[in-house]
Amino acid sequence: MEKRYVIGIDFGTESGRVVLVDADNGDEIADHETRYAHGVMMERLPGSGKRLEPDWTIQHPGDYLEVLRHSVPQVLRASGVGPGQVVGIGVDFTSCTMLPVDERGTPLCMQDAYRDEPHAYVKLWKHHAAEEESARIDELAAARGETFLGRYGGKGSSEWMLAKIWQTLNEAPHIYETAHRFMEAGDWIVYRLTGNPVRSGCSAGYKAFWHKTDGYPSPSFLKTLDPRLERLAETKLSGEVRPIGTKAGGLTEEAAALTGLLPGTAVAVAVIDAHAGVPGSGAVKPGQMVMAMGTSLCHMMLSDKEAAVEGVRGVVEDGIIPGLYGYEAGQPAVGDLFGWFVGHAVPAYVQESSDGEGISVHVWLEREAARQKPGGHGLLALDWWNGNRSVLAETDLSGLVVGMTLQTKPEDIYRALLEATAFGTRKIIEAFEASGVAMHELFACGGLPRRNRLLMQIFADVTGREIKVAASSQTTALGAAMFGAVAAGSERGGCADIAEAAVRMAKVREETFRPNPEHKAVYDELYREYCRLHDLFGRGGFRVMQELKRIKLEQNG
Ligand SMILES: Nc1ncnc2c1ncn2[C@@H]1O[C@H](COP(=O)(O)OP(=O)(O)O)[C@@H](O)[C@H]1O
Ligand SMILES: O=C(CO)[C@@H](O)[C@@H](O)COP(=O)(O)O
Repeated sequence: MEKRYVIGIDFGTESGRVVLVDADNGDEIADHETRYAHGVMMERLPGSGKRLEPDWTIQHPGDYLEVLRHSVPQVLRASGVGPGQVVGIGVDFTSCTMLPVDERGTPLCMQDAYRDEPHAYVKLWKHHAAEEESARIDELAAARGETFLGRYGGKGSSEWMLAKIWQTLNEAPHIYETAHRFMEAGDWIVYRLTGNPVRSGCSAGYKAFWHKTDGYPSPSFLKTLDPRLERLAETKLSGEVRPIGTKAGGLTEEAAALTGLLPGTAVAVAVIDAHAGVPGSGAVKPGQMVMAMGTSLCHMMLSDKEAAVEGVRGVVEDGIIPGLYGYEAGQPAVGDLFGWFVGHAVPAYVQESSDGEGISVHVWLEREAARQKPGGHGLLALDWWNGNRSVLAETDLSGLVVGMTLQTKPEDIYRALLEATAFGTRKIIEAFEASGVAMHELFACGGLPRRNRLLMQIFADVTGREIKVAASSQTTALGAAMFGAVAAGSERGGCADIAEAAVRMAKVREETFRPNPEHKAVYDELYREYCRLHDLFGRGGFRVMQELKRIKLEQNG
């Protein structure tokens, strides 16, 4: 039989990556990346240059279509694989990354009348300007004893669908009215590919308070929140919510022409990027946790039981792997935090030295920091440069480094930042264990495990766990491709289910990161201090970070 292939399309924060995978064994035959031309916009609208308010983060949906237009044909060309050999396509996307569209699915920001309207654009997952709306949703849900809140550690997020939609309604009611639907960008891509406005049970479950038997929050809750929202679920959130691991439809003629694939090719229901990394790493059993380590860090935990875990960002039955409860927790700045330090806080001599050696500043700092012993720099940091997602769930928290002196060097701070992210992860693992959700096996995937060995060793030392690293450098795209194989089905050369796909297609590297007991002992001491700082600044005793933000907003008003 002719060989069969599947395609995974991974829409990350800065770029989209397409990988062409052998459906028999998961070998990655070709990949291609298209960077988003408009990138991540935090200050101005494209075109007019209109200023965005603080905490805004938007994208242009046209950039996503460019990924389909360039990267899909490119992997076919590079591999020599014929379009008829591609049996399935899977899409993963950052989430909640959402946009308003009209009745034909055209984004409002791509229409002349709305090009100058910030609310017509894609609100990226890290758009944090709906904080007030989010706080009010939490307050009302708690006051009414809404059961949905319990599945999200008692707190929603300004990153999520309802807060973002309500912000649109409050600040731009005409955009809200004009929008036929608000869609997750991953669902919108699947809609573009298949013509079906099918929603993913994964993103609806984790980011829109949707539950497989209860659906979205009730009209009565929404009406009390704001009478204008009463019919939100049946109107602007309409579209069947389907479980991941199912087929959303076949490629339309138009999408086939755009991508160079054949009409009718099976397209899977979209999946959140971090979640795609779970089967992509081979994790499909209870007790396995996968850390998707990139710009942010998402912790996905599989379990056969449902428990209330402090600060967990969601527990969804069938949300990651059908048949299991999938928990998500996370840290919203990890690679972004190291990237911030490299981009904004290193002196010229570091840049010159790394340029002189022909290596990146990250690699230079990692090498220098790796020469130190744990605790050797005398520093301790809180990793909240983009707020805290778990366990405190508060976006107004900010970063902190304690212990700096006139002797402190850039590599000391860099190492302290790496360590802070590892302490944040230990807090999350301990929250799971405190709720009886035990973790037996820890995997890592994403860009960082390949880029920074010191970071991975510190994670092993701080958590005291062995870390297995996914063999693929495109684990999320591979995971998406696996969902594409399941959508195709075994009779077409794909897979019967995601567990079979993981066994057949996922691999981990032979080398693992094991904890060094001496390092672990020092990190236990530092972690004790981290917890003290964490609670002091994060649990309400000392609200200096929130006050600083308030004053900043007033002054920049
Ligand atoms: N050597 C490095 N060490 C630590 N962080 C790095 C290094 N190189 C790049 N980064 C950070 O990694 C992040 C990109 O991670 P990656 O997994 O490739 O992307 P994404 O999260 O968008 O999928 C960026 O935030 C960047 O600052
Ligand atoms: O929030 C989630 C997953 O729930 C991610 O999509 C978001 O953190 C973006 O992740 P990356 O940019 O892939 O690090």
